[in-house]
Amino acid sequence: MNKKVVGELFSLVRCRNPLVHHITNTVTINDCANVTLAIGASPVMATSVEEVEEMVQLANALVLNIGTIQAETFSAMILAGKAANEKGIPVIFDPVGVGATSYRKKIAGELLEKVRVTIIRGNASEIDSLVGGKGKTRGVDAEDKSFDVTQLATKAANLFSCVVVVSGKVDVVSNGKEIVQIENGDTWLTKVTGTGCMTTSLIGSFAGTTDDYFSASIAGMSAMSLAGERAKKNLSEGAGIGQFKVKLMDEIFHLDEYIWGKEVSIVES
Ligand SMILES: Nc1ncnc2c1ncn2[C@@H]1O[C@H](COP(=O)(O)OP(=O)(O)O)[C@@H](O)[C@H]1O
Ligand SMILES: Cc1ncsc1CCOP(=O)(O)O
Ligand SMILES: [Mg+2]
Repeated sequence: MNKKVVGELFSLVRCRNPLVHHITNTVTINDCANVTLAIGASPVMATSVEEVEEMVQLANALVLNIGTIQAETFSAMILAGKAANEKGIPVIFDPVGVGATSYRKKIAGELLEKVRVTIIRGNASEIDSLVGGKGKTRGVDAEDKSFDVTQLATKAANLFSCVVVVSGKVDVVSNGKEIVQIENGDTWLTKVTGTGCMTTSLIGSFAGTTDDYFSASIAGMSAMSLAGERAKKNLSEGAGIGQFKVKLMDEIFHLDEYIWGKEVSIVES
């Protein structure tokens, strides 16, 4: 990892303003659109089978998130994913709650078979489920905290030939050879729904900026964890989770190469 290259992506994303096409869930869709704007990219949420292939032609990255997946939306994901592969733009996959039901497991497997995915971002339970582990989730949240996350990320990266990001107390990014661990974060990030989905949107924003997808993944993942840490530190006394969420968005909006370079805590192995 080249820290300077990753840091420079914070200016580059605002300069290039990539269009990030999302096919995502109905719970966090608005937050994903706003976080994409906050980091300097542009979101478009288009889910209809009639238009997704055309929309991909305008996009610089495609984010696929199965949080509230339905059959029709899944068909749109496959059409959009194939169009993105043909166009050569990155596909970023968020397998929300994949271990929770057999339907989610089935469609996630089918998506990974039919679409060449560039980056996968999930919590440890979700990534474990994708690689065939028991991957227990409670709804959409990680349940078992006892994973060897670096091994898991590398196994998944090799299995799917892509960059894998496993978020958690410590976030891990692996391309199968290199691994980085991001130590920033705050437990309050787990008390706001959508911080995982928004992380995937941030990764999509950076992946639409550069074809160095390992660096893009590190930038997106660390942006959320560092912004969460700063939001918690800078909250006024007595503030709760509502103000934290607003502050989180502000911190992402204000994050730049200088703050990131000074405060990000990354360990390479
Ligand atoms: N125990 C924790 N301590 C600090 N930060 C955490 C913890 N668990 C998750 N996070 C952070 O919360 C954000 C969302 O990650 P996560 O909760 O794993 O995603 P998801 O919402 O998809 O399950 C990330 O920035 C991650 O680093
Ligand atoms: C609660 C919930 N249920 C279906 S999708 C969703 C949002 C999940 O968001 P995240 O994984 O970022 O917490
Ligand atoms: Mg999630």
